[in-house]
Amino acid sequence: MSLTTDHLESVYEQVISRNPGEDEFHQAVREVFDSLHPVLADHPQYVEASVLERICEPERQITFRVPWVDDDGRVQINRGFRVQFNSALGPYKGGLRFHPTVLAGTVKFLGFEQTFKNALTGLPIGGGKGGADFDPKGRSEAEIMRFCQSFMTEAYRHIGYDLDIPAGDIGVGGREIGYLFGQYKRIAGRWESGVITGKGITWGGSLVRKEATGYGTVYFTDHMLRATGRSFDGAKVLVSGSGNVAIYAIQKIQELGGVVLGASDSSGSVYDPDGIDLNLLRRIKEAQRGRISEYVEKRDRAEFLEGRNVWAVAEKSDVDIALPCATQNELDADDAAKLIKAGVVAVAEGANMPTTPEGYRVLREAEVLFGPGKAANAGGVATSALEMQQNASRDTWSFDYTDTRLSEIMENIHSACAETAAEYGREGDYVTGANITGFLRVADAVIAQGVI
Ligand SMILES: NC(=O)C1=CN([C@@H]2O[C@H](COP(=O)(O)OP(=O)(O)OC[C@H]3O[C@@H](n4cnc5c(N)ncnc54)[C@H](O)[C@@H]3O)[C@@H](O)[C@H]2O)C=CC1
Ligand SMILES: O=C(O)CCC(=O)C(=O)O
Repeated sequence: MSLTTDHLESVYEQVISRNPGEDEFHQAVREVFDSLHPVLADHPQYVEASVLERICEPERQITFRVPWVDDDGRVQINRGFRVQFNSALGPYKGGLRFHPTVLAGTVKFLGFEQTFKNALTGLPIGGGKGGADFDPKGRSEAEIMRFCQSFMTEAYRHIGYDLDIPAGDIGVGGREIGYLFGQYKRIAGRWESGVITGKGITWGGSLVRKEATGYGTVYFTDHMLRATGRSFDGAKVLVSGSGNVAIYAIQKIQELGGVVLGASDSSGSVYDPDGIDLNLLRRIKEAQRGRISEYVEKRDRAEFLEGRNVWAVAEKSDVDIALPCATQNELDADDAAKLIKAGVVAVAEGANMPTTPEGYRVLREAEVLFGPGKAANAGGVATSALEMQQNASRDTWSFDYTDTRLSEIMENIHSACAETAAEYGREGDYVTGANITGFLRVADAVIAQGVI
């Protein structure tokens, strides 16, 4: 083994022993390390300055009790988290996830990914992430509000517009951001709009933030397609999920002439050979917070695939493009094989780490274009940073101006990843390009700021 490989493996072993049982965090670190061999071989200063060790250890991890009273008057206790991973490039920035599966390791993997994603945006934001093991499903409005207020009552003391700026993620959308911001304002006793992003448009939010992750993923994918002489026009597309990222990815794909044949939620998937009716899907998922099975009741030829993920649609139809936009590890080797058999040419991750390492290997071997989440879904956090810019200048930008900024940022991320990949002899390998570009930006700032 070379010295570089020895170093990467020994730091990786350290990550595993220091963070036992946190498999998703190990997976996220492994994926970045697998790209770094040539960089460390060329630049021994990163090894000498222990940069790998430093970027794998969060600067601060906060775990706290979230007590609240349910509608039956019973006391409920959840666990809240905020991981302030890396502030080399700016204040910690990243979403909050409310989902029953959230553990310390979940938030840690997301914070690690966020650090490099935020670096790729080229904007001055460090990496952080948070959340709670709270299940919003089946909870009343009043319960959601009480939970958010209790969460913020502790989170309040750890965040700030120059310190750490949360936003949404799974289970945290506009409604929850409203309750969280309201409680922050009440405790602080002042209006500090830059403390959280994803706010409502009339109270400090940015146009396009709601659409940004989905739109950005499609902009990134469109650049990958165009680089190989393809486009969305007429393409058959599968999108997993039916939440914030999925809905606006579908909207943009349809605007670009693509036909979305399937979407999903945690209960199953729908296959609509006539193309997803987005108004209907939004009515069910956004307005009524219903289950995706209701979709097929209103569409003649649509089928509900109970308990199956959306990649099962590839058993019924050709597929050109797949965008996993739901959750981590939702596209494995079998799913990848199914997509390849159906003719897939591009996969881009709207979600964070939705492809398993084996799934990625199968896609790579078949030379499927692959946009990793930290590049492809960076449009959400980038537009959060644009929201912070508007808050700082007490300004509001138009939809078109903000969307143009988003689209330029996604174009820059695409070209930075493509150029870095080519520079390291890996043309078209966006995983290597994203990991190396993000790493170099963070690593140089870490070294410049000394041992802190
Ligand atoms: N909201 C944002 O701005 C950003 C979100 N992301 C990532 O995108 C993904 C989706 O997030 P959002 O759309 O914001 O959340 P959301 O809460 O609006 O929607 C999540 C969707 O995923 C589905 N889902 C969750 N677990 C599932 C499972 N096990 N199987 C099938 N479907 C499942 C849900 O039913 C829902 O449709 C997450 O990985 C998140 O970390 C990434 C960048 C920014
Ligand atoms: O907008 C943000 O600050 C964070 C978005 C997010 O959580 C993500 O990029 O995964």
